Amino acid sequence: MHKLEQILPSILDQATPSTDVENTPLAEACNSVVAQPQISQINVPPQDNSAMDGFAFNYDQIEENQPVTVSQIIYAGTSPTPLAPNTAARIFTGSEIPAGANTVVMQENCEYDAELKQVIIKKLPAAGDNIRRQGQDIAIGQTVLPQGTRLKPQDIGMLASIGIDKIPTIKKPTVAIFSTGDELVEPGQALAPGKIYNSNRFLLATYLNALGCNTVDLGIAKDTLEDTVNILEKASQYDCIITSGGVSVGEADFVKQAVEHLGKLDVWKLAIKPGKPLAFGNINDTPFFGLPGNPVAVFVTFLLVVKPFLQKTLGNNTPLTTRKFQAKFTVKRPGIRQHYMRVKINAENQLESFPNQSSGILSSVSWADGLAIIPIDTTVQEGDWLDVILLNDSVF
Ligand SMILES: Nc1nc2c(c(=O)[nH]1)N[C@H]1C(S)=C(S)[C@@H](COP(=O)(O)OP(=O)(O)OC[C@H]3O[C@@H](n4cnc5c(N)ncnc54)[C@H](O)[C@@H]3O)O[C@H]1N2
Ligand code: MOO
Repeated sequence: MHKLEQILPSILDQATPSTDVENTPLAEACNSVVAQPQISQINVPPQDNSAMDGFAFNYDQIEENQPVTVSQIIYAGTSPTPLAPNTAARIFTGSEIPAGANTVVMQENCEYDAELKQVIIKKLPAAGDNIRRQGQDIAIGQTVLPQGTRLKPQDIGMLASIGIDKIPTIKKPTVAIFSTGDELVEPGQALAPGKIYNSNRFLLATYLNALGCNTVDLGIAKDTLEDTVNILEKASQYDCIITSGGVSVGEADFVKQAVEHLGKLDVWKLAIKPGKPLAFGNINDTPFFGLPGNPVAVFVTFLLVVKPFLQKTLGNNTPLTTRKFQAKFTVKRPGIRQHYMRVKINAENQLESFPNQSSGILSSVSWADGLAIIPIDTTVQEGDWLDVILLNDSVF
């Protein structure tokens, strides 16, 4: 069995960063990876504008509790004329500040007579208050996103704010996935005796989509060498192959054999729990990951091995987020594999472990805030500090 930290670098060495760039419409770019640094051509906001509904005036010319003429009304989206001396302008949130004004007072602190076109400021703000300065969000020439950023919804909004409608992104790799196992049926179908629903397919496809990959789903391979070889051969025309199940030692586990028949198997068995029988190799230079069938093993091996591989291909090397927390549980028996325990962080910031840590219990990862790492040959006492991979930060 290979230790993860010893074998991972040689697996990642086989990931080639892609240089294929495509121009993606902004609305479709979420989760894609930015291929060039994004530099703003404009200031945001483009001009000084008001942060309040109220009145704009020159602080040196106006006094509290004195009537002042309102010389113009400035609606958002219009361009004001310079402010006449010793007057105020009626102004709204987002309206441009006229030349000659340097402060805005909110209307709640004023008495306004619209007919007389007069305002009395009952309470002066500080000089310069309530003005959002030109470029205070983003300045011309500023790099708003470095190359390699995987776009989040907030990045998409920010790019729109600087007028970008298409963005150069790394062409999404197309990953072929298929499941193995005669016991599998698809959600929506009746569950006959002996069958289970195919959860790995959905787990993998959703994960790949969130990472910025396209997925081709080749369905379910029958538990025969012939069918497994046929589907693997089809899968090898894509950029990467991921299978689930059939990599252990049972008589119906044909995936390794099929890969060895068509290509090369470089790695089999990692000292991790769950995920021990993970296989890695290639078919016609297409990288192949054979994930174990147990759904939690799929989740964990994807997170630890497949995700960094695909991120390297995409030029987006975001490391997992880990933090230390104190255990509120014990582990009495030291393990021969590094254990990734499903844990929740409680109100006291301590780790509670899911009662059933078996790798078939998919509800444990849905429940968990993180994976606590228990190294090989290690026991845990209550209060021990453990490294935890935070799932909410690390997965998406
Ligand atoms: N004698 C041994 N048996 C097993 C060993 C071992 O070392 N010696 N390793 C165990 C470990 S650890 C794992 S993990 C599993 C992995 O086995 P496979 O990769 O061959 O997976 P399968 O046998 O096909 O399935 C395992 C389990 O997962 C369920 N499964 C499979 N595919 C799906 C799917 N798409 N959706 C939902 N569930 C799925 C399947 O029904 C099995 O229950 O092997 C152990 N055995
Ligand atoms: O890797 Mo297996 O998932 O340890 O059960």
